[in-house]
Amino acid sequence: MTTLLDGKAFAARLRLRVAEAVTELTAAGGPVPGLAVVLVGEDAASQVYVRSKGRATREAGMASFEHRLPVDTPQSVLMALIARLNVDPTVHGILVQLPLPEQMDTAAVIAAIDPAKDVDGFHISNVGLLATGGRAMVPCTPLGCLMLLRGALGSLRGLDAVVLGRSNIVGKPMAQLLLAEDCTVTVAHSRTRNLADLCRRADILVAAVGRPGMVPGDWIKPGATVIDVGINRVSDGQGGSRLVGDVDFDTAASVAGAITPVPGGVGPMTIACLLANTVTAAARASDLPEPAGLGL
Ligand SMILES: Nc1nc2c(c(=O)[nH]1)N[C@@H](CN(C=O)c1ccc(C(=O)N[C@@H](CCC(=O)O)C(=O)O)cc1)CN2
Ligand SMILES: [Mg+2]
Repeated sequence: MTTLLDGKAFAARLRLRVAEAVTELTAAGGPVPGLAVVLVGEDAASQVYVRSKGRATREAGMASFEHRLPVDTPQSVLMALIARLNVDPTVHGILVQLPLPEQMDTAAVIAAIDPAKDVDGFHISNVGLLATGGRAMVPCTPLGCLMLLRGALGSLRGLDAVVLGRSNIVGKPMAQLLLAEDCTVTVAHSRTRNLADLCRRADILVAAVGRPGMVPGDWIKPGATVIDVGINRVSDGQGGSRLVGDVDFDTAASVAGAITPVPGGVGPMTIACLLANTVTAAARASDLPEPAGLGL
């Protein structure tokens, strides 16, 4: 029997916990957590994500600040906005929606965010803290994947994990998180040899390559836990489109012990973890204890 890892339901529970934590924090004399989301340009998917983030933030009882800038905004204007948000005491989390337009130097923009407000966990200070076991802001998508894995498996100790993909946003931080759980971690990518054989040895397979249906069922060890981070829009063959993951769900579901669907798997966890990170950032900013149940 394969277990479907229902990220949508898990995320709904986490969002309830976030709302409770907001109440606890304010009752303890802390601030109402505030999240500023910056969107540059009009990418259709990014607009949907930014709207969802704003709605979810408000539903959790937090303050949402949305900043929309035109696609041709000079980088200096974005930097000036970030500088203002960095010193705004009502803003505890800052998120710049990615991808940014071409004229922007993404690394420089991320580096301009105060690491304490970097609720995406992309700033090199947080990357370094995560790698060295410090008190990092943990990137939302890998954090959500880890929560789903812990929910499915309990302890991950000693398990063989393969992370497919080496992005700064998902693959690399995912590998760090799994290492910290005492997994034996392999990071595979487009140049990896014998990918199928490698994947077949994995007790945990995290696919984050952005290639629709790339992982077929016969790459999966029977009983393995499969986390599909891919969100790929493909033609539905009838003039419309549908979302699929990096894993070929139909063939994988009969082999895996547990698997996330797309949609409704990792995606909703990303936004729930963003809310959780924002509460954590607000608690840290006011030197109050971090509410339990929001992070690692
Ligand atoms: N600054 C950031 N930019 C981006 C991030 C990020 O974490 N920080 N991640 C992605 C996009 N993303 C959030 O920003 C995101 C993607 C997908 C989902 C989600 O819930 N997906 C649904 C399906 C939604 C649909 O129908 O299109 C699902 O998988 O069920 C949430 C957030 C890139 N940019
Ligand atoms: Mg690659």
